[in-house]
Amino acid sequence: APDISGAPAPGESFTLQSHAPDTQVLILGGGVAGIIAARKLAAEGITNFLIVEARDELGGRMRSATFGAPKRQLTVEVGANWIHGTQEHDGPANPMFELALKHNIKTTESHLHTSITTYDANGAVDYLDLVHDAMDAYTQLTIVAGARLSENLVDLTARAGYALVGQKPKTLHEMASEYYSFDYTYAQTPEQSSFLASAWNSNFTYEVDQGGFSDEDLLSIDQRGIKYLIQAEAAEFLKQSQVRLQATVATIGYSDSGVSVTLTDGTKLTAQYAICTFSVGVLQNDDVQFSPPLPEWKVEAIHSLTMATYTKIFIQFPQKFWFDTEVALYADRERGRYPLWMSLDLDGFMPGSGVIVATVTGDFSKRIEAMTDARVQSEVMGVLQTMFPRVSIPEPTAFFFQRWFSDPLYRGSYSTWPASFIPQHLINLGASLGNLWFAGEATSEKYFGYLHGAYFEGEAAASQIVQCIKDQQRHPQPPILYAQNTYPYNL
Ligand SMILES: Cc1cc2nc3c(=O)[nH]c(=O)nc-3n(C[C@H](O)[C@H](O)[C@H](O)COP(=O)(O)OP(=O)(O)OC[C@H]3O[C@@H](n4cnc5c(N)ncnc54)[C@H](O)[C@@H]3O)c2cc1C
Repeated sequence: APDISGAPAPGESFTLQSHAPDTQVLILGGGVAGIIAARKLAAEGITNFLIVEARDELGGRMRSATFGAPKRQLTVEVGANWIHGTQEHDGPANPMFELALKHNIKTTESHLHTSITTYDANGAVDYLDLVHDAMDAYTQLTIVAGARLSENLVDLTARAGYALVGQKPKTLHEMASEYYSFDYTYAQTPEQSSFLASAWNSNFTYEVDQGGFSDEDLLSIDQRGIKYLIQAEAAEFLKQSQVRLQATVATIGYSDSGVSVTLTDGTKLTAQYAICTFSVGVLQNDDVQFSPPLPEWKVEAIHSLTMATYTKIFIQFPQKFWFDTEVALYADRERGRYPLWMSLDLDGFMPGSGVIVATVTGDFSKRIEAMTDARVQSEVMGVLQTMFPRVSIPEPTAFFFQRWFSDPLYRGSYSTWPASFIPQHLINLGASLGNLWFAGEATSEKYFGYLHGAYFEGEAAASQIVQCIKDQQRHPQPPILYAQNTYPYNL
């Protein structure tokens, strides 16, 4: 039996003892990465694993809620809702698309970039030409970024990238249009985001000639919730004894011979290997204590990435009084103030639901999470009244938004790269510490932020552990102890 420690007290160094571990592999977190890691282990005949999940169900950031007034309730997605990129002909398929087909998830084609109405402080006003210009500018951004990548030029902020392609939004309409083509995806401003990574992230998902799946977006309208897709997949191979729900990890001890975990109720679990799939936001906030403390290269990597927040505000009215397109863009005087409105009360979506969804992102999300629901509702109603000056807007019959940033199990919605996050950081973010692996959407180079990123990373971490178990030796890529610039600054 391998040497495995008992769980160390916080801050204490990890001591090894000689007794058999409780489990061969502990999978920390039951989101997409954790479930797909478990599926890979099971497929390779390794069944002595345990998924440890704090919530009372599997799915993680695939999360639905029952929303609406009594008798008008429906299932809405407070987390992931779209499958971004599906499959073109017999090209590579997005694995989440394949799971959606396999488990008969009800989806509808989403035309976010073509079905738009535009508004500003004077109500409806047509600046669709600027919206299209902003989309073209984003395409230019990705082309120039691709050229920079092949020439090995340094990363910049996406703001600098926009300047290089001659795009400098100045008017409120131009800024709202830019928000739509950039912040709405990355949940951060161009100033806060990497030029290069923002470009390749989108290309690897959508651009078929870059190995992407397709430019199609599917929106789940399944009343079992989009999470059904991953829960049904789990039900095919997972035994009850392989999952522990409502179990919150407090400490993780690691060494070259094993991993030990304590739960908040004091339970100790030991394993030969473990995969930590907690969000990078959780790791940044010290919601879990590591023993020994994380080495500097790991701390640097974790804190160099951004956990961005994307917030959907659900509002239900007695009946629809708004636009007939899929989304509306609102140009406030303050960039990012309730800019995006999505209608669910639409043919092929959830007709008759009376539901409209406002989206805010980044720092604005953090701002509203610190406010009361009543205060946010009052601001949202104010914006709606500005958009529809001639409508006597009734009181909402339901109002809800999920506070992802304040939630100690997530601390945000998904990761995005700032310009100072360099490739060495990514290697270090995913690098294992002794027998403890790290996986999740954030460790994905090509698909960070996406469901399919979490899928591929969970599968890859489990594959590496399978190799270790079968070969009785370690294979993972070692960390880079000191991340360096390509060329030193010449100060
Ligand atoms: C609002 C929002 C909208 C999104 N929209 C989309 C979209 O439309 N399309 C798309 O592709 N992606 C979208 N995403 C991103 C997508 O949801 C994620 O990339 C993906 O679900 C991440 O999976 P994961 O397994 O890496 O992490 P998670 O799903 O976060 O899994 C980690 C698990 O660990 C658990 N956990 C955390 N801390 C502890 C602890 N201490 N002890 C025990 N368990 C713990 C959590 O409860 C969670 O279940 C969205 C995310 C959000 C929040």
